[in-house]
Amino acid sequence: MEPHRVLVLNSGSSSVKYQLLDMRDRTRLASGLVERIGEETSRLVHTPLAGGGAEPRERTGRIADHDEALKAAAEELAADGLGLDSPELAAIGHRVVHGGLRFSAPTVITDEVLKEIERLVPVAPLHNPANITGIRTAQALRPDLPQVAVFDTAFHTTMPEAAARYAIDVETADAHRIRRYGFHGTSHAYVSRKTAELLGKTPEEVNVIVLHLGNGASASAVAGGRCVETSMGLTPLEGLVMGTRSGDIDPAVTFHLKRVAGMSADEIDVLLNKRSGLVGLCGDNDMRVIRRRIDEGDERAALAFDIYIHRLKKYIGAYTAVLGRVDAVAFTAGVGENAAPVREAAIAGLEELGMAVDASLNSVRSSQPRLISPEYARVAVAVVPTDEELEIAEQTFALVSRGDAVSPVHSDN
Ligand SMILES: Nc1ncnc2c1ncn2[C@@H]1O[C@H](COP(=O)(O)OP(=O)(O)O)[C@@H](O)[C@H]1O
Ligand SMILES: CC(=O)OP(=O)(O)O
Ligand SMILES: [Mg+2]
Repeated sequence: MEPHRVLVLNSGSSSVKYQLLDMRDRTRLASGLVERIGEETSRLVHTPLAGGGAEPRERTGRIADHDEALKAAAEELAADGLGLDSPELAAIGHRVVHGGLRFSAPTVITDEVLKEIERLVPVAPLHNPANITGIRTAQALRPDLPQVAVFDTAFHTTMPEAAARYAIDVETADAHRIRRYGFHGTSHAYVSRKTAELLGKTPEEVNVIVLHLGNGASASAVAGGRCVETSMGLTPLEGLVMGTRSGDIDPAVTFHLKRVAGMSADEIDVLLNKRSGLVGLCGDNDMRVIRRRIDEGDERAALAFDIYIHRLKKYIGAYTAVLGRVDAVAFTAGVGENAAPVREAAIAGLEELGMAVDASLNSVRSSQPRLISPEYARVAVAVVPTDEELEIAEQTFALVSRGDAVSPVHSDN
Protein backbone atom coordinates (compact mmCIF):
# COMPACT_ATOMS: atom_id res chain seq x y z
CA MET A 1 0.00 0.00 0.00
CA GLU A 2 1.23 3.50 -0.83
CA PRO A 3 2.03 5.59 2.25
CA HIS A 4 -1.01 7.78 2.79
CA ARG A 5 -0.63 9.46 6.18
CA VAL A 6 0.72 12.93 6.88
CA LEU A 7 1.83 14.24 10.25
CA VAL A 8 1.49 18.03 10.58
CA LEU A 9 3.50 20.04 13.09
CA ASN A 10 2.56 23.60 13.94
CA SER A 11 5.25 24.80 16.35
CA GLY A 12 4.54 28.13 18.02
CA SER A 13 6.75 30.11 20.36
CA SER A 14 5.64 28.17 23.44
CA SER A 15 3.42 25.46 22.02
CA VAL A 16 3.25 22.66 19.49
CA LYS A 17 0.03 21.58 17.80
CA TYR A 18 0.14 18.32 15.87
CA GLN A 19 -2.26 16.27 13.78
CA LEU A 20 -2.01 12.95 12.01
CA LEU A 21 -4.25 12.64 8.95
CA ASP A 22 -5.18 9.85 6.56
CA MET A 23 -5.09 11.57 3.18
CA ARG A 24 -7.23 8.96 1.42
CA ASP A 25 -10.33 10.45 3.00
CA ARG A 26 -8.83 13.31 5.09
CA THR A 27 -9.79 11.69 8.38
CA ARG A 28 -7.96 12.82 11.46
CA LEU A 29 -6.37 9.88 13.25
CA ALA A 30 -5.06 11.84 16.21
CA SER A 31 -4.38 15.39 17.29
CA GLY A 32 -2.63 17.05 20.17
CA LEU A 33 -1.35 20.19 21.78
CA VAL A 34 1.67 20.76 23.98
CA GLU A 35 1.51 24.11 25.71
CA ARG A 36 3.59 26.21 28.10
CA ILE A 37 6.79 24.57 26.85
CA GLY A 38 9.75 25.52 29.06
CA GLU A 39 7.58 26.23 32.12
CA GLU A 40 6.98 24.02 35.16
CA THR A 41 3.32 23.79 34.19
CA SER A 42 3.72 22.33 30.68
CA ARG A 43 0.76 20.29 29.50
CA LEU A 44 0.27 17.81 26.70
CA VAL A 45 -3.25 16.90 25.62
CA HIS A 46 -3.43 14.07 23.12
CA THR A 47 -6.73 13.22 21.45
CA PRO A 48 -7.06 9.85 19.71
CA LEU A 49 -9.64 10.31 17.00
CA ALA A 50 -9.56 7.08 15.03
CA GLY A 51 -12.34 4.68 15.97
CA GLY A 52 -14.17 7.43 17.88
CA GLY A 53 -15.07 7.65 21.51
CA ALA A 54 -11.58 7.60 23.02
CA GLU A 55 -10.98 10.15 25.77
CA PRO A 56 -8.18 12.74 25.49
CA ARG A 57 -5.07 11.87 27.53
CA GLU A 58 -3.19 14.49 29.48
CA ARG A 59 0.39 14.78 30.74
CA THR A 60 1.48 17.59 33.00
CA GLY A 61 4.85 18.69 34.34
CA ARG A 62 7.79 20.44 32.76
CA ILE A 63 8.52 19.81 29.09
CA ALA A 64 11.81 21.66 28.63
CA ASP A 65 11.82 22.49 24.93
CA HIS A 66 10.29 21.80 21.51
CA ASP A 67 12.52 18.77 20.99
CA GLU A 68 11.16 17.14 24.16
CA ALA A 69 7.61 18.20 23.23
CA LEU A 70 7.79 16.49 19.89
CA LYS A 71 9.27 13.32 21.37
CA ALA A 72 6.44 13.21 23.91
CA ALA A 73 3.92 13.63 21.07
CA ALA A 74 5.61 10.79 19.15
CA GLU A 75 5.26 8.55 22.25
CA GLU A 76 1.56 9.35 22.53
CA LEU A 77 1.04 8.52 18.85
CA ALA A 78 2.98 5.26 19.30
CA ALA A 79 0.75 4.34 22.26
CA ASP A 80 -2.21 4.48 19.85
CA GLY A 81 -0.42 2.27 17.34
CA LEU A 82 0.23 5.35 15.17
CA GLY A 83 3.98 5.64 15.77
CA LEU A 84 6.24 7.65 13.50
CA ASP A 85 7.97 4.44 12.45
CA SER A 86 4.84 3.45 10.49
CA PRO A 87 5.40 2.64 6.80
CA GLU A 88 2.04 4.30 6.17
CA LEU A 89 3.51 7.73 6.92
CA ALA A 90 4.17 9.56 3.62
CA ALA A 91 5.61 12.83 4.90
CA ILE A 92 5.79 15.30 7.75
CA GLY A 93 4.43 18.80 7.03
CA HIS A 94 5.75 21.74 9.03
CA ARG A 95 4.22 25.18 9.43
CA VAL A 96 7.10 27.59 8.89
CA VAL A 97 6.21 31.17 9.67
CA HIS A 98 8.75 33.20 7.68
CA GLY A 99 9.78 32.15 4.17
CA GLY A 100 11.16 35.53 3.08
CA LEU A 101 11.27 36.32 -0.64
CA ARG A 102 12.39 32.91 -1.72
CA PHE A 103 9.52 30.58 -0.85
CA SER A 104 6.15 31.10 -2.47
CA ALA A 105 5.12 27.42 -2.44
CA PRO A 106 5.44 24.37 -0.20
CA THR A 107 9.00 23.09 -0.31
CA VAL A 108 10.75 19.82 0.50
CA ILE A 109 13.23 20.64 3.26
CA THR A 110 16.88 20.16 2.40
CA ASP A 111 19.92 21.34 4.39
CA GLU A 112 19.99 24.40 2.18
CA VAL A 113 16.28 25.19 2.73
CA LEU A 114 16.82 24.82 6.47
CA LYS A 115 19.74 27.31 6.31
CA GLU A 116 17.45 29.84 4.62
CA ILE A 117 14.79 29.36 7.34
CA GLU A 118 17.57 29.93 9.89
CA ARG A 119 18.71 33.09 8.12
CA LEU A 120 15.19 34.47 8.60
CA VAL A 121 15.20 34.03 12.42
CA PRO A 122 15.82 37.75 13.09
CA VAL A 123 12.55 38.64 11.31
CA ALA A 124 10.49 35.94 13.05
CA PRO A 125 12.25 35.55 16.40
CA LEU A 126 9.21 34.10 18.20
CA HIS A 127 8.40 31.58 15.48
CA ASN A 128 11.18 30.39 13.15
CA PRO A 129 13.43 28.96 15.92
CA ALA A 130 10.56 26.75 17.12
CA ASN A 131 9.84 25.67 13.53
CA ILE A 132 13.53 24.76 13.06
CA THR A 133 13.62 22.63 16.23
CA GLY A 134 10.46 20.86 15.06
CA ILE A 135 12.07 20.10 11.70
CA ARG A 136 15.34 18.84 13.19
CA THR A 137 13.59 16.58 15.70
CA ALA A 138 11.30 15.17 13.02
CA GLN A 139 14.31 14.57 10.74
CA ALA A 140 16.07 12.70 13.54
CA LEU A 141 13.00 10.53 14.15
CA ARG A 142 12.43 9.75 10.45
CA PRO A 143 15.53 10.64 8.37
CA ASP A 144 14.16 8.75 5.38
CA LEU A 145 10.88 10.71 5.07
CA PRO A 146 10.28 13.88 3.09
CA GLN A 147 9.82 16.83 5.43
CA VAL A 148 7.85 19.65 3.83
CA ALA A 149 7.76 23.32 4.83
CA VAL A 150 4.49 25.20 4.28
CA PHE A 151 5.14 28.91 4.74
CA ASP A 152 2.85 31.48 6.37
CA THR A 153 4.24 34.07 3.95
CA ALA A 154 3.56 32.12 0.73
CA PHE A 155 -0.03 33.23 0.10
CA HIS A 156 0.96 36.89 0.38
CA THR A 157 3.66 36.81 -2.30
CA THR A 158 1.00 37.92 -4.83
CA MET A 159 0.67 41.34 -3.13
CA PRO A 160 1.37 44.17 -5.56
CA GLU A 161 4.50 46.24 -4.95
CA ALA A 162 2.33 49.19 -3.93
CA ALA A 163 1.13 47.15 -0.94
CA ALA A 164 4.34 45.23 -0.23
CA ARG A 165 6.82 48.13 -0.15
CA TYR A 166 7.37 50.48 2.75
CA ALA A 167 7.91 54.10 1.76
CA ILE A 168 11.56 54.18 2.84
CA ASP A 169 14.82 54.62 0.93
CA VAL A 170 14.74 51.98 -1.78
CA GLU A 171 18.44 51.03 -1.62
CA THR A 172 18.35 50.50 2.12
CA ALA A 173 15.13 48.50 1.87
CA ASP A 174 16.47 46.28 -0.91
CA ALA A 175 19.87 45.75 0.72
CA HIS A 176 18.18 44.38 3.85
CA ARG A 177 15.14 42.84 2.14
CA ILE A 178 12.87 45.11 4.15
CA ARG A 179 9.33 44.81 2.81
CA ARG A 180 5.93 43.60 3.88
CA TYR A 181 5.70 39.80 3.78
CA GLY A 182 2.50 39.05 5.71
CA PHE A 183 1.75 35.94 7.81
CA HIS A 184 -1.03 33.44 8.64
CA GLY A 185 -1.16 32.95 4.86
CA THR A 186 -2.16 29.29 5.07
CA SER A 187 -5.20 30.34 7.10
CA HIS A 188 -6.06 33.32 4.86
CA ALA A 189 -5.86 31.06 1.79
CA TYR A 190 -8.01 28.32 3.32
CA VAL A 191 -10.62 30.66 4.82
CA SER A 192 -10.99 32.81 1.69
CA ARG A 193 -11.59 29.65 -0.37
CA LYS A 194 -14.08 28.27 2.16
CA THR A 195 -15.89 31.62 2.22
CA ALA A 196 -16.35 31.50 -1.56
CA GLU A 197 -17.72 27.97 -1.16
CA LEU A 198 -20.16 29.17 1.53
CA LEU A 199 -21.44 31.79 -0.95
CA GLY A 200 -21.79 29.12 -3.66
CA LYS A 201 -19.10 30.84 -5.78
CA THR A 202 -15.60 30.07 -7.00
CA PRO A 203 -12.68 31.90 -5.35
CA GLU A 204 -12.11 33.79 -8.63
CA GLU A 205 -15.59 35.30 -8.39
CA VAL A 206 -15.34 36.89 -4.96
CA ASN A 207 -13.53 39.60 -3.00
CA VAL A 208 -13.14 38.71 0.65
CA ILE A 209 -11.78 40.41 3.76
CA VAL A 210 -10.42 37.72 6.10
CA LEU A 211 -9.97 38.56 9.78
CA HIS A 212 -7.72 35.93 11.42
CA LEU A 213 -8.08 36.76 15.11
CA GLY A 214 -6.09 34.34 17.27
CA ASN A 215 -3.39 35.19 19.75
CA GLY A 216 -1.53 36.61 16.77
CA ALA A 217 -4.03 38.45 14.54
CA SER A 218 -4.04 39.67 10.97
CA ALA A 219 -6.40 40.88 8.25
CA SER A 220 -6.13 40.29 4.53
CA ALA A 221 -7.84 41.52 1.39
CA VAL A 222 -8.28 38.70 -1.12
CA ALA A 223 -9.43 39.64 -4.65
CA GLY A 224 -10.50 36.77 -6.89
CA GLY A 225 -8.48 34.25 -4.84
CA ARG A 226 -5.28 36.32 -4.71
CA CYS A 227 -4.02 38.24 -1.71
CA VAL A 228 -3.71 41.95 -2.52
CA GLU A 229 -3.07 43.36 0.96
CA THR A 230 -2.44 42.10 4.49
CA SER A 231 -1.87 43.73 7.85
CA MET A 232 1.36 42.07 9.03
CA GLY A 233 4.63 43.30 7.57
CA LEU A 234 8.34 42.51 7.74
CA THR A 235 7.53 40.65 10.96
CA PRO A 236 4.27 39.49 12.60
CA LEU A 237 4.22 42.68 14.71
CA GLU A 238 2.49 45.12 12.33
CA GLY A 239 -1.24 45.63 12.00
CA LEU A 240 -4.05 44.65 14.37
CA VAL A 241 -3.96 44.77 18.17
CA MET A 242 -3.06 41.19 19.25
CA GLY A 243 -2.89 39.15 22.45
CA THR A 244 0.58 40.39 23.38
CA ARG A 245 1.69 42.46 20.35
CA SER A 246 1.03 46.16 19.75
CA GLY A 247 0.29 46.02 16.03
CA ASP A 248 0.62 49.41 14.27
CA ILE A 249 2.57 52.02 16.11
CA ASP A 250 4.43 55.21 15.11
CA PRO A 251 7.99 53.91 14.50
CA ALA A 252 9.27 56.99 16.31
CA VAL A 253 7.98 55.48 19.56
CA THR A 254 10.95 53.10 19.37
CA PHE A 255 13.59 55.88 19.05
CA HIS A 256 11.82 57.77 21.78
CA LEU A 257 11.96 54.76 24.13
CA LYS A 258 15.65 54.35 23.36
CA ARG A 259 16.54 58.02 23.82
CA VAL A 260 14.23 58.97 26.66
CA ALA A 261 13.66 55.73 28.56
CA GLY A 262 17.14 54.30 27.84
CA MET A 263 15.73 51.00 26.60
CA SER A 264 17.82 48.73 24.34
CA ALA A 265 16.59 47.41 20.99
CA ASP A 266 16.05 43.98 22.60
CA GLU A 267 14.05 45.47 25.47
CA ILE A 268 11.84 47.39 23.04
CA ASP A 269 11.39 44.20 21.00
CA VAL A 270 10.15 42.36 24.10
CA LEU A 271 7.92 45.30 25.08
CA LEU A 272 6.18 45.45 21.69
CA ASN A 273 5.97 41.69 21.05
CA LYS A 274 5.25 40.31 24.53
CA ARG A 275 4.09 43.09 26.85
CA SER A 276 1.77 45.01 24.54
CA GLY A 277 -1.55 44.35 22.82
CA LEU A 278 -4.36 43.20 25.10
CA VAL A 279 -1.97 41.96 27.80
CA GLY A 280 -0.18 45.31 27.89
CA LEU A 281 -3.43 47.23 27.99
CA CYS A 282 -5.25 45.27 30.68
CA GLY A 283 -3.06 42.40 31.94
CA ASP A 284 -4.98 39.63 30.16
CA ASN A 285 -4.72 38.39 26.58
CA ASP A 286 -7.49 35.80 26.63
CA MET A 287 -10.67 37.28 25.13
CA ARG A 288 -12.83 35.04 27.37
CA VAL A 289 -11.25 36.54 30.49
CA ILE A 290 -11.50 40.07 29.08
CA ARG A 291 -15.22 39.65 28.36
CA ARG A 292 -15.79 38.32 31.88
CA ARG A 293 -13.96 41.30 33.38
CA ILE A 294 -16.04 43.69 31.24
CA ASP A 295 -19.23 42.01 32.47
CA GLU A 296 -17.99 42.65 36.02
CA GLY A 297 -17.56 46.36 35.26
CA ASP A 298 -13.77 46.42 34.80
CA GLU A 299 -12.87 49.67 32.99
CA ARG A 300 -9.34 48.73 31.93
CA ALA A 301 -10.63 45.59 30.26
CA ALA A 302 -13.37 47.64 28.55
CA LEU A 303 -10.84 50.13 27.19
CA ALA A 304 -8.55 47.32 25.94
CA PHE A 305 -11.56 45.83 24.12
CA ASP A 306 -12.45 49.20 22.57
CA ILE A 307 -8.89 49.73 21.31
CA TYR A 308 -8.88 46.21 19.81
CA ILE A 309 -12.20 46.84 18.03
CA HIS A 310 -11.26 50.35 16.87
CA ARG A 311 -8.19 49.00 15.06
CA LEU A 312 -10.16 46.14 13.53
CA LYS A 313 -12.81 48.52 12.20
CA LYS A 314 -10.13 50.75 10.63
CA TYR A 315 -8.78 47.76 8.72
CA ILE A 316 -12.23 46.68 7.53
CA GLY A 317 -12.75 50.19 6.18
CA ALA A 318 -9.30 50.35 4.60
CA TYR A 319 -9.62 46.96 2.93
CA THR A 320 -13.07 47.87 1.61
CA ALA A 321 -11.36 50.79 -0.14
CA VAL A 322 -8.51 48.57 -1.39
CA LEU A 323 -10.91 45.98 -2.82
CA GLY A 324 -13.47 48.41 -4.22
CA ARG A 325 -16.19 45.77 -3.98
CA VAL A 326 -16.46 43.43 -0.99
CA ASP A 327 -18.53 40.25 -1.20
CA ALA A 328 -17.76 38.89 2.25
CA VAL A 329 -16.06 39.54 5.56
CA ALA A 330 -14.92 36.29 7.23
CA PHE A 331 -14.05 35.97 10.91
CA THR A 332 -11.72 33.12 11.88
CA ALA A 333 -9.27 31.69 14.51
CA GLY A 334 -9.78 31.49 18.30
CA VAL A 335 -11.30 34.94 18.81
CA GLY A 336 -12.96 35.27 15.40
CA GLU A 337 -14.68 31.88 15.66
CA ASN A 338 -15.74 32.11 19.29
CA ALA A 339 -16.13 35.69 20.43
CA ALA A 340 -19.57 36.90 19.23
CA PRO A 341 -19.16 40.30 20.98
CA VAL A 342 -15.99 40.98 18.95
CA ARG A 343 -17.81 40.25 15.68
CA GLU A 344 -20.80 42.34 16.70
CA ALA A 345 -18.69 45.32 17.78
CA ALA A 346 -16.35 45.20 14.76
CA ILE A 347 -19.23 45.37 12.26
CA ALA A 348 -21.44 47.77 14.27
CA GLY A 349 -21.99 51.06 12.44
CA LEU A 350 -20.79 49.80 9.07
CA GLU A 351 -24.24 49.83 7.40
CA GLU A 352 -22.98 52.42 4.88
CA LEU A 353 -20.46 49.81 3.74
CA GLY A 354 -23.28 47.27 3.32
CA MET A 355 -22.24 45.33 6.42
CA ALA A 356 -24.41 44.21 9.34
CA VAL A 357 -24.63 41.38 11.86
CA ASP A 358 -27.82 39.58 12.87
CA ALA A 359 -27.76 39.12 16.66
CA SER A 360 -29.41 35.71 16.72
CA LEU A 361 -27.30 34.27 13.89
CA ASN A 362 -24.21 35.69 15.59
CA SER A 363 -25.01 33.88 18.84
CA VAL A 364 -25.08 30.41 17.19
CA ARG A 365 -22.14 28.23 18.26
CA SER A 366 -20.96 25.80 15.62
CA SER A 367 -17.82 24.39 14.08
CA GLN A 368 -19.30 24.86 10.59
CA PRO A 369 -18.85 27.85 8.26
CA ARG A 370 -21.94 30.05 8.61
CA LEU A 371 -23.40 33.42 7.69
CA ILE A 372 -24.13 35.89 10.47
CA SER A 373 -25.38 38.81 8.34
CA PRO A 374 -29.09 39.56 7.80
CA GLU A 375 -30.51 38.74 4.36
CA TYR A 376 -30.81 42.39 3.33
CA ALA A 377 -27.09 43.14 3.82
CA ARG A 378 -25.09 43.70 0.63
CA VAL A 379 -21.96 42.13 2.10
CA ALA A 380 -22.01 38.63 3.59
CA VAL A 381 -20.51 38.51 7.08
CA ALA A 382 -19.44 34.98 7.99
CA VAL A 383 -17.73 32.84 10.62
CA VAL A 384 -15.44 30.43 8.79
CA PRO A 385 -13.38 28.14 11.06
CA THR A 386 -9.79 27.90 9.91
CA ASP A 387 -7.92 24.59 9.58
CA GLU A 388 -4.25 25.34 9.07
CA GLU A 389 -3.33 21.71 9.81
CA LEU A 390 -5.61 20.28 7.11
CA GLU A 391 -4.34 22.84 4.60
CA ILE A 392 -0.70 22.01 5.47
CA ALA A 393 -1.45 18.29 5.14
CA GLU A 394 -3.10 18.83 1.73
CA GLN A 395 -0.19 20.89 0.42
CA THR A 396 2.38 18.46 1.84
CA PHE A 397 0.67 15.39 0.40
CA ALA A 398 0.14 17.05 -3.00
CA LEU A 399 3.85 17.89 -3.15
CA VAL A 400 5.16 14.45 -2.18
CA SER A 401 2.61 12.68 -4.38
CA ARG A 402 4.06 14.47 -7.41
CA GLY A 403 7.02 12.10 -7.95
CA ASP A 404 9.34 14.80 -9.30
CA ALA A 405 9.10 16.89 -6.17
CA VAL A 406 10.27 14.22 -3.73
CA SER A 407 13.89 14.66 -3.00
CA PRO A 408 15.73 12.93 -0.18
CA VAL A 409 15.94 15.01 2.95
CA HIS A 410 19.64 15.82 2.75
CA SER A 411 20.16 16.95 -0.81
CA ASP A 412 19.48 20.29 -2.49
CA ASN A 413 16.16 20.65 -4.27
N1 LIG B 1 -14.72 30.68 23.65
C1 LIG B 1 -13.92 31.73 23.41
N2 LIG B 1 -14.38 32.99 23.53
C2 LIG B 1 -13.58 34.04 23.27
N3 LIG B 1 -12.30 33.96 22.91
C3 LIG B 1 -11.78 32.73 22.78
C4 LIG B 1 -12.54 31.55 23.01
N4 LIG B 1 -11.73 30.47 22.79
C5 LIG B 1 -10.53 30.97 22.44
N5 LIG B 1 -10.55 32.32 22.43
C6 LIG B 1 -9.43 33.24 22.11
O1 LIG B 1 -8.63 32.63 21.12
C7 LIG B 1 -7.25 32.79 21.44
C8 LIG B 1 -6.43 31.67 20.83
O2 LIG B 1 -6.68 31.63 19.45
P1 LIG B 1 -5.88 30.63 18.49
O3 LIG B 1 -6.37 30.89 17.11
O4 LIG B 1 -5.95 29.26 19.03
O5 LIG B 1 -4.44 31.26 18.67
P2 LIG B 1 -2.98 30.80 18.34
O6 LIG B 1 -3.09 29.85 17.16
O7 LIG B 1 -2.32 32.08 17.99
O8 LIG B 1 -2.45 30.16 19.57
C9 LIG B 1 -7.24 32.80 22.95
O9 LIG B 1 -6.13 33.53 23.43
C10 LIG B 1 -8.54 33.52 23.29
O10 LIG B 1 -8.32 34.92 23.32
C1 LIG C 1 2.62 34.65 12.54
C2 LIG C 1 1.87 34.60 13.82
O1 LIG C 1 1.56 35.61 14.40
O2 LIG C 1 1.52 33.38 14.26
P1 LIG C 1 0.74 33.02 15.62
O3 LIG C 1 -0.59 33.67 15.51
O4 LIG C 1 0.67 31.52 15.59
O5 LIG C 1 1.56 33.57 16.74
MG1 LIG D 1 -2.61 30.38 15.18
